[in-house]
Amino acid sequence: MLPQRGVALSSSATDDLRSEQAYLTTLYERLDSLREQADQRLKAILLEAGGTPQGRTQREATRGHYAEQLAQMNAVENGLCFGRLDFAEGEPRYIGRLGLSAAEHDRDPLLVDWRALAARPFYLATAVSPDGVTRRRHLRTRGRLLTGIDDEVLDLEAAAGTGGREDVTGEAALLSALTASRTGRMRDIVETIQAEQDEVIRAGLNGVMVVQGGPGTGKTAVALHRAAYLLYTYRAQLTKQGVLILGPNTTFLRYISQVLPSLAETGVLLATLGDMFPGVRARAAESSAAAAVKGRLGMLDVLKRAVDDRQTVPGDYVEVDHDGYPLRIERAVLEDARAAARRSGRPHNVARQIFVTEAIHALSLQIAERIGADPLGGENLLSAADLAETRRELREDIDVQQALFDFWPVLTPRQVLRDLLSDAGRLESAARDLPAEDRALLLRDREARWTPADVPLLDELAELLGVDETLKRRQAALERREAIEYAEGVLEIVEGSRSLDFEDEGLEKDEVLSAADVVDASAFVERHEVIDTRTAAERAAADRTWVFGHVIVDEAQELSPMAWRLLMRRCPSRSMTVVGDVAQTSELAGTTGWEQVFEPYVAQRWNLVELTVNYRTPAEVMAVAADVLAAVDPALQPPRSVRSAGVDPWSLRVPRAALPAEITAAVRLEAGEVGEGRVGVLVPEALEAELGRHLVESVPGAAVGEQPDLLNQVVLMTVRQAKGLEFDSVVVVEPDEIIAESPRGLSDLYVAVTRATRRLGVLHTTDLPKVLTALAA
Ligand SMILES: Nc1ncnc2c1ncn2[C@@H]1O[C@H](COP(=O)(O)OP(=O)(O)OP(=O)(O)O)[C@@H](O)[C@H]1O
Repeated sequence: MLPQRGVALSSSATDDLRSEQAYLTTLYERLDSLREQADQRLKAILLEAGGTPQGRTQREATRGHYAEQLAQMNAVENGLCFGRLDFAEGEPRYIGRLGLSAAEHDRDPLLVDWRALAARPFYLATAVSPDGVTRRRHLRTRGRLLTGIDDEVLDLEAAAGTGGREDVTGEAALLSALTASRTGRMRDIVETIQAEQDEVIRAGLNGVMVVQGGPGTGKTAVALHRAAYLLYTYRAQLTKQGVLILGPNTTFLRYISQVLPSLAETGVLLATLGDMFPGVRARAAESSAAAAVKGRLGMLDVLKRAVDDRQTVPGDYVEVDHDGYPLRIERAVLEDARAAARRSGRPHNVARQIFVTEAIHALSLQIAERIGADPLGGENLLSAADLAETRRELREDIDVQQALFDFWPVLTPRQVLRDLLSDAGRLESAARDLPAEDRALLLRDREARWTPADVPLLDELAELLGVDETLKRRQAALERREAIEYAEGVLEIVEGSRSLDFEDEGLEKDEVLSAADVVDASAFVERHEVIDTRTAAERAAADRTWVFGHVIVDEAQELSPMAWRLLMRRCPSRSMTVVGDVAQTSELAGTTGWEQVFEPYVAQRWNLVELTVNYRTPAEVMAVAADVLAAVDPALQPPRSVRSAGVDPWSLRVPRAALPAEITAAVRLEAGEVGEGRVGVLVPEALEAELGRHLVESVPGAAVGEQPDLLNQVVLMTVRQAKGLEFDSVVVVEPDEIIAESPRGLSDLYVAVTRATRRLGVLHTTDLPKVLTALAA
């Protein structure tokens, strides 16, 4: 039996706790029973086998459905239900991470999914505009146990008396979430989403929405919750097309990767720019200056020329052996063929067909001239059929094929880019319009590994090169022929072993139908074709031309114009959520204004929303950050901190030789102060290796390196790596050097000091930079 809903407002706290616990228990019982059902169905499906291809596809879809349901139910085990709304009229409403009903099509749910419209007042109702809500209750739980209740009475008079803040909802629950120790993994915020964040999360699917907000305003959190909301609301469309979430680096992706499953979502591809060209994992580092050159739109011409430069002609002619005679392929013939192919405007590998056809045509006329010329000066003696035969022979001649291939080869993006960037001569030609110093920045070793900034170039080249469909079809036909040959082999083996079996059993072979009687090899292949069981996200990851239903970009200020071109190709519908902060841009290729990013793609048709409250960084730390921001750009306003920590940031000047030891001492002190929490040491890139080595030796378990494990209590990293992350305590080392290291060094320092959720310290060996002098006071 369900416990009675709607506890009277006047009932005692203990009664409330008891009655809410009973309700929670019922919810968990319902969850268990649904989980059991899904588990049984899944097991039954896994036991089924065989059937038609359609039947198997259907079965696969059902299996996927139950598996996803189970994953979702498992993900909400903790914090299944976290809130309740009481209304002036009608039944109270419980809000949770998942929707639950007592029976399948029950219209009156036991638990309302936080993403449903009915849950919205939980995030929006205030004493000033209560929307019928009389009370918002936050339920605090540990596992299945209720540990506490926070009530907000939405009554103007009552609110005036409590001294609560009117700009936040669920203040007690919010403050408890914000002051909790960090764990190295981001947590969801479904219990305490604030009104300005809710507007962004629930905005419609269409169009480009840019969410600009200072550090700690919840941009990442909002972006992830928006993904969950969109998948819930536009389920059919988005699970088919997938949602892409692009983040700045893999450490960051690991940091946010747990948030979505706990929001009970699949069908989302989390990727960095370096993952966006299938088959390439571009992770190598390069200078910000080199990445900036690659990120500019000027590279479009460079790449186009690099492809054009591969379409060559000989100095005068080349000679090949054809049919026992020397055949001259003249420069003029190839120039004409090249001009015709280029005129077609098709991508290089596609236009190659035109080049080959034109060249073969000209060569066949040349041969006709030689062997069909009428000695009496009349018309050429070769018929049209003879000419066609000559063309066929030319086409099939390996030497002719090779010569034409040399002048117009089939190319891959990787080949063109690798050749271009590792060959000064090719660069000199293709990048002749770039300044010599930019060309010098591009030139690198042939064996160099791919960098993230290479990826948009590879993608652009894939567009310029295209795929020759006839080659692709030929490849597919070849694969199918191989499969049929294999199937014939299988059927032959079945047939062979059958005769042996029958001989053993004394039966006539013709009396019993064999596999080969009922199915031929091609039908066999069809039946056994592999069914694609991958999710949209998995298929999208493997397909460069995949078009996403929605694209979410985090730390979007860092993307270059070339990277935006890639993303826009993946999202022709321009259904995008872009979150970032132009004051935090550290990449030279990045942007400091959103207009310049979107104007070329959607003109004025993009929406700017600003988040203004900083949930991460306490007021004391933000006061320091405000000075840095003013130096970045006096016109920029820092976000308002929602709380203060009661601890002032500190700074300490130490001798250079003592710096590693002082870092260790500071880390020990800070680790003691934050208890369970995390300590982040942010250092200049030039010192990372040295200081990292020392820290690992002196503080066991400290994480350093290219992809440090954020679950460790102490992590040392560069500011670039710390983008989007946060730590209970942050120690910034050598701020002067951080500023000097990059042309956007002040923005880097702003990022560094705003990573702290509780405490900030600065260690320096020279005078504090002017922007931090307030610290010394
Ligand atoms: N409504 C909320 N309830 C609870 N916690 C919140 C809320 N909004 C934000 N936070 C917390 O504030 C912190 C900062 O959020 P987030 O990392 O999303 O900010 P950001 O704007 O992306 O910051 P940055 O630009 O510095 O990367 C996170 O710990 C997040 O969980």
